Amino acid sequence: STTDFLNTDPFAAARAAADYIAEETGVDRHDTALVLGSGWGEAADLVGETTATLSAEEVPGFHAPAVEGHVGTIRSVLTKEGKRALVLGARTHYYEGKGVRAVVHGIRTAAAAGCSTLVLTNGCGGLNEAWAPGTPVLIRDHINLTAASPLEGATFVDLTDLYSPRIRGLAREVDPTLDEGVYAQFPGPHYETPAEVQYAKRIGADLIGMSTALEAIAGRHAGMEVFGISLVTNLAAGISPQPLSHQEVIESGQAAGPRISRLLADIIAK
Ligand SMILES: Nc1nc2[nH]c(I)nc2c(=O)[nH]1
Repeated sequence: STTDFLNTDPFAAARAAADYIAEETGVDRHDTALVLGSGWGEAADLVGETTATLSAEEVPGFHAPAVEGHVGTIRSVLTKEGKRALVLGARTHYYEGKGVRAVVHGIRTAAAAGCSTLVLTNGCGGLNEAWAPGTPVLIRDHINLTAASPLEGATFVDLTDLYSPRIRGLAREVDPTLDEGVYAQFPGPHYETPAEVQYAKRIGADLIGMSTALEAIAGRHAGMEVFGISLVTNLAAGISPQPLSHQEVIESGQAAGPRISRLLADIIAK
């Protein structure tokens, strides 16, 4: 099974997946890995021309996506500048209970495929009322509240400047109005109680979600330069006095689509 395959040696599994991707896409080296979270689905088309699309479950070690409606694909995209982006549209979330190796298999695969840059995007809850749903926020740092690590054994990895100050600077050149924030990853799949949101606020979080931190750690361990950007799709529980309508959340995310996809494409083109 996929889990057994990963349980042999996750790095050998990543090598096998990267070899499969090179074979099937005809691209033997990719430069930039792009992980698309909720709300970021259209970004790939603006990043460049898709030259190959694989379904996730055909690639060794990948699972079909658990989130209904999310088509699990892995795409090779050629940018105008001739960069090769590997677009991972098949995230395995920690809350699926498939283990941390499954959560970061795509990250390790991208590194094995040659990527030197990892771009992580996500949809999240906002703790700052100034950030209306649909606001993109650069990730400055993270707080890993999963009590887990994607790394095993004596792999002591430094996480200083984990979210590349260089790429954050490029992002601000593209859009100087971009704010930055600290992203806290909760295990999920339930959302936070208002009390947990206040706890997250007190410990310094500005954004809360259920992804990204574990992937960023694996990206640093694999030697990639990591960049993260969140799309605030809702105000976290208890932050706004009146409960948000799910419809508003969906609409704001969709309305933000074109702008944030353009932003991401311009950052990757740098
Ligand atoms: N933990 C957590 N994850 C999220 N994902 C999205 I979209 N919104 C939220 C949120 O409010 N909390």
